[in-house]
Amino acid sequence: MAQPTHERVRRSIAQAQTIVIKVGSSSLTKPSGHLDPAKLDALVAALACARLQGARIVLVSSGAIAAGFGPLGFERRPADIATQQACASVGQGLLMARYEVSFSRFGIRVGQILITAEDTIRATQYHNAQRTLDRLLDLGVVPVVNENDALANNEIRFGDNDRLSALVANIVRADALVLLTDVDALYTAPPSQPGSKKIDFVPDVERALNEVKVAGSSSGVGTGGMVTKLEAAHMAAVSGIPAVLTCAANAGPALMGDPVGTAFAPIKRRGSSRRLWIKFASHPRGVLVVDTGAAQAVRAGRASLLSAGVLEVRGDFSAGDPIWIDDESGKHIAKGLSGYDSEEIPRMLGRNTAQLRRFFGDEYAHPLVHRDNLVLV
Ligand SMILES: Nc1ncnc2c1ncn2[C@@H]1O[C@H](COP(=O)(O)OP(=O)(O)O)[C@@H](O)[C@H]1O
Ligand SMILES: N[C@@H](CCC(=O)OP(=O)(O)O)C(=O)O
Repeated sequence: MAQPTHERVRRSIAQAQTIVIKVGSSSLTKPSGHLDPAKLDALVAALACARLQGARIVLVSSGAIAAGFGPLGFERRPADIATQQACASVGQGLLMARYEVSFSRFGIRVGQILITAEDTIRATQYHNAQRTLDRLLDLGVVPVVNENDALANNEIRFGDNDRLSALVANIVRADALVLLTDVDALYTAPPSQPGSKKIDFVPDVERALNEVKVAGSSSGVGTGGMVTKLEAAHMAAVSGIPAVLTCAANAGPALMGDPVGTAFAPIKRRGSSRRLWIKFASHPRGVLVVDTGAAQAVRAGRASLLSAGVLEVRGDFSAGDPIWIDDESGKHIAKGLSGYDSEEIPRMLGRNTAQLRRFFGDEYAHPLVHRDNLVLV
């Protein structure tokens, strides 16, 4: 794919039909842990303008924890998971109530979608999420998406919404991803560092990942900082989706394709979001160590991992969990979703498919990791 110019990327954002907009906690809340209605209303006005001009808008909104800790009497964002989840449960309701009122000023309905990382990988949940989002968009509704913080399993939760927004962009086959935060653009280093320079256009986000110095959040209410935003822009780029990163106050100009913030060019054609999740967002729970032949087959691409080529299993995981595939020297070759529970695997090792069927039955005659659930790293 020829690399698009800065101008072309801005134009494709201006012409986007389906747009996913992600807004961070600091752009919606006060440091005291309460919603900031003025900020929220200003954002909604910009989104409503695009919606009323015919765009299909999905809003991925953080802020549940940051809007919930103040009303619950905490002075700062709590650090422990259970209290964060309680804050999210309170804050999410307050957030939606405000979005409902704010969008209704423009006659626009909102619908809440709370999603977990698992919903983006399990086929039935993925299709359910896709069908509901598509239908909401057909009905002119603005879906407001957040991670299901109150119930999310800590082992595999996103934590930030940046990477989730890139997966949602994939699910709704978006034409553009807009990441709104508390800084006006990506800088060559954290803006607090003297000498850091603003970047207007990133033609190749994979190169930028190596060259730009990024840090985590410093706002006290946000989570991922610039690290997860660059990952989201990367995920969008490899899905063929252009992205723009800027501050929430620039939402309107960004949607119109004005040269605000930082634009990221797409670098590939669209891929599957399950594979995207495995590659970028999953946290492996174990390891399968493979022999030289299996390592070669996996590295060559499009091969499933068969038990015949696996030497050892490490860790405690269930079928469907993400795992590393390592070569004998301990180097990670790929990430994948295991087809079996870790405790079932030792007796399968080194056996070919015919042996597995004969000794253990048809349900064991499958790859340990199917090629559709495997990505090279
Ligand atoms: N290279 C960089 N360029 C711009 N911002 C950066 C960079 N590295 C770190 N940051 C920080 O990332 C912060 C935004 O992330 P975060 O606080 O998680 O926002 P949000 O809540 O909107 O997701 C900025 O306030 C900034 O201080
Ligand atoms: N789902 C969480 C997101 C947490 C968070 O801080 O995200 P972000 O502000 O996007 O870095 C919430 O709504 O509080």
